[in-house]
Amino acid sequence: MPDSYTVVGGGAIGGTLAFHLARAGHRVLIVDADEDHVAAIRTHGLTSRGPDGDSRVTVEAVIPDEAPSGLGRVLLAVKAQATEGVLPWLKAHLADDGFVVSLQNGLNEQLIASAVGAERTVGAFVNLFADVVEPGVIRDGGQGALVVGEPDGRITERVEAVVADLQAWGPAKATDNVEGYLWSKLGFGAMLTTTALADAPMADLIDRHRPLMYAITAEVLAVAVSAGRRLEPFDQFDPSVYLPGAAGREAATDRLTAWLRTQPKDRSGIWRDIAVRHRPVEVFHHYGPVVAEAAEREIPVPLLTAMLERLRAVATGEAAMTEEHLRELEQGLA
Ligand SMILES: NC(=O)C1=CN([C@@H]2O[C@H](COP(=O)(O)OP(=O)(O)OC[C@H]3O[C@@H](n4cnc5c(N)ncnc54)[C@H](OP(=O)(O)O)[C@@H]3O)[C@@H](O)[C@H]2O)C=CC1
Ligand SMILES: CC(C)(CO)C(=O)C(=O)O
Repeated sequence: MPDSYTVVGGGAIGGTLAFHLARAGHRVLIVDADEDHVAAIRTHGLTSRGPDGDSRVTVEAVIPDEAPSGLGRVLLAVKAQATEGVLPWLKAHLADDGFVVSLQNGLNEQLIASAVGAERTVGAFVNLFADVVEPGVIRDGGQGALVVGEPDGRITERVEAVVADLQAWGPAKATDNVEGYLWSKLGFGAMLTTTALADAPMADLIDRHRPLMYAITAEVLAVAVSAGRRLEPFDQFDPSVYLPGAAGREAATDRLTAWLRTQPKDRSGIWRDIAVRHRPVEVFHHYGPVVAEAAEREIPVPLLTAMLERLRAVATGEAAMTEEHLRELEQGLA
């Protein structure tokens, strides 16, 4: 009998995974705060829009107030700024032997564990390029890295079971180092976040501002390795070459931007939240813990801090979205 899943946050990532799990025969319940999205899924099914057209599956969908309790396997895919708000709901609805898999950017696992317990918290790293394009419709992000692991590194039966089920989507795998993936994504994500200061494709901006991208990524990764974390490569991002003083960045960045150009979306989710969806961006929740750890360890992160300040101004409309930000940040390079 296929396992049942509850997907909390059935947007780009949650919706993509819900679609594939449901299509493979799993019973899937989507719990989403967006009433229009829930209504569209109930009426028309959940639609995945790919290069070959639309495919639909029937999936149950409810808003949080309508959800049953006693939930077993929960895939959590809300934006990082919504994690804290969803925790009381999760605590009230999760079964004693249930667990939550965080399919989010940033470092959410500790926060989740503080509410539901470490024994009911599983980590994951996801690097797909999906989008909600209209209520009930997810633009398929194609293949990318998707890795699941216990925060303490054990490869448990539940991790193996979730990975096996997520292979209905694509090449999901288990890891003993989910933290290493999440910190690598914070390094790569620092480049992507910087590109959200301007309205141009991520790959073009990375190519045009390589020294800035290298410097910001190196700041983040310096914090990661200072605590002895083992960084993991994924897709075409090799964190080892972006560490301070490392060699090989140019060739690695050629590969990275070439790969980015193959992706279905050319701008980041952060750019989209600001420019298209006009809603808060989650990056301050991603990099708050990085900046705090940098301060604790006395590791300078001036470019990361300056970039985030500019992004806050762009996100609130106090500053324009323009490539000028990247040029001005470059003036701060040694
Ligand atoms: N999109 C992508 O390609 C990638 C995303 N990620 C990460 O995946 C995570 C999810 O992002 P993404 O799928 O893009 O986000 P989306 O905004 O597309 O989907 C999140 C959904 O969660 C809903 N939501 C918010 N609060 C709650 C709540 N309390 N209970 C239930 N549902 C809620 C949102 O509704 P509402 O809009 O009303 O708030 C929204 O429909 C993020 O951490 C992101 O960084 C990682 C890699 C790639
Ligand atoms: C760019 C992308 C899809 C990479 O995973 C991402 O994380 C985002 O949209 O915020």
